[in-house]
Formats: sequence, structure tokens, C-alpha cells
Amino acid sequence: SYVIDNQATVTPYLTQMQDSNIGQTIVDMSAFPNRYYTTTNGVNASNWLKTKWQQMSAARSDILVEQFTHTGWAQKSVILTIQGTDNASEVVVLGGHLDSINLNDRSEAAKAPGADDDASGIASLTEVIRVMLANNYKPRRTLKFIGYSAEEVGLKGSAEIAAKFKADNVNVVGVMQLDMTNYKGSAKDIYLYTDYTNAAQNSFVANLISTYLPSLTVGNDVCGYACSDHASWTAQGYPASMPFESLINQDNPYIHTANDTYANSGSQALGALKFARMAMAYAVELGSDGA
Ligand SMILES: N[C@H](Cc1ccc(I)cc1)C(=O)NO
Ligand SMILES: [Zn+2]
Ligand SMILES: [Zn+2]
Repeated sequence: SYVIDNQATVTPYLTQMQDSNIGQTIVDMSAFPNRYYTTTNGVNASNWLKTKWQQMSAARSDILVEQFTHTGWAQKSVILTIQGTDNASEVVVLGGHLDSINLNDRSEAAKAPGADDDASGIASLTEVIRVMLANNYKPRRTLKFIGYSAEEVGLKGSAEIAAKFKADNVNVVGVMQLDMTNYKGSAKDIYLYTDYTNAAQNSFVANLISTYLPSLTVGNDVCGYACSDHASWTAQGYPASMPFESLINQDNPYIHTANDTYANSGSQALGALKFARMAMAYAVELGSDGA
């Protein structure tokens, strides 16, 4: 249910979240020459994320980090699962994509740092995981953090994963997509996209922001097409939301080029921290619900 009743847990977690950690993850992840879904660098970036999440969660026997092998390309998606305690059959998904693209060069040596698109989203999710683990948080529902492969070439990774979840009858009660969280292109802080998403969950996310992050301003917009991995989940009938950094006509001009760098996001991660905190509130409020 969309009742907000975990302030005692969420509020202290939010204060522990740090932009410096998010910034470091963006720097580390955008150091790969590219993360394109068919290159060696792309495969290495996936393995790097798996190892990072595995090392973070090594002490927790209720946490599994695995890679999802896709059909027809080498770069795997990465899934970190925190098994729920007494309502584990209900699943909450938070995702971002780990691949990147340079539209002018798809070769092995292409420069596609993808700092904002979408190292920022992965870094935001990683800070959520870090603070949850630092506090030994144990959700009642199962939480799945997913770094999708091959988003840039038609949401291929999330399409396969969402279809598999549906085929396996997984009861996903909510999905949040973080794709581009660190470039402030518009006046407001967070824009909830209303197409290819779920209206009721979007209202819940807006309520989470006004409850936990009252200084942040919220807007709405539409993509007009299936603009990120949330659309793969919506296509399978699951409720998804896509909080985004800007209005569609003011999106980061550097994406999909060699210039999507941390420096061109202002060499800061205060923007991504806002999204990380929103994601934390979403994950704990939904994750803490019993059957
Ligand atoms: N198409 C998306 C970028 C993108 C997503 C939403 C909006 I609004 C504008 C641009 C993409 O490249 N995701 O990786
Ligand atoms: Zn993206
Ligand atoms: Zn992109």
C-alpha cells in the first residue's frame, strides 16, 4: 500500500547518504572507455559492477548478487537481491542501466563515458545499497537492484528481464527507474514522467518527496516514446515510475557522446543525491510492507 509510515527508519538513512560516495562511483564507472553492450569494455563494466556490489554485500547471507545472461550479446545485466523476511514473495525493483553509447562510434575503443547516462543512476542506487547495509536494514518484501545491459539499443536488457519475471509469475509490486539523475537541466529538481508509467505509483513518489524531501520541487513531463527501462516493466503490466532530471526539451546535451563526463555534470553529485534519497524512501516504504 502507498501508506508512508516508516519515518523512523527512513529519516536517519537519508542523513547518512553522501554525494561524495555517489560522485566517486560515477568517476569510477565513467573511467571505462565505453560500456557499449557488445564491446570488451562493456563486458568488463558489467563484471566491475557485479564485483562492486558483491564486495559491498559479502557479509549478508540474505543478499545475492548475480548476472543475468542475455540472448545474443555478451554484456550481462547485474541483479542484487535482498531476500525479504516475512513477505518475500512480493518484490520491489529499482533499476538503472549500466551500458553506455557513443552514437558516432560503436567500436571497441569508442569513448562513451556515460557519466550522466547512466552511471549517475547506478551510483544513486549504489548509495542506497551502501546505507541500507550500513544499518543492517532487512526488508519484509524482496528488493532487487538491477543494472540493465543494452538499454541504449532499445531497452533490450530490461525487456528480457521483465519478460522473464512475468513468465515466472514474479509478483513485482513496484518498479523505479533511475536513468540520468545528475545533470540539472531544468528549474525543478525531479520530473515524474507520466507516459509509460503508473499514475498511482507516481502520486506515491510525489508524496514521498513532499514527506521526506520537502525542499525539492517536482514537475511532470512526457517522453512521447519508450525512453528508458521503466517501459519494459510497464509493457509486462507492472507498475513503474521514471523520475528524471529535466524536462524533455532540456535534457543533458552531452549524452551519447564522448563528452558525457562527470566534469560536464559540474564535477558534483548533489543532483544524484536527491534521486538517491528519493529512491531510499521508495525502497524502504514499499520494502517494509507486510503481506
Ligand atoms: N532516451 C533516453 C534519454 C532520455 C530519457 C528521457 C528523456 I525526457 C530524454 C532523454 C536515453 O538515452 N536513455 O539511455
Ligand atoms: Zn539512459
Ligand atoms: Zn541514453
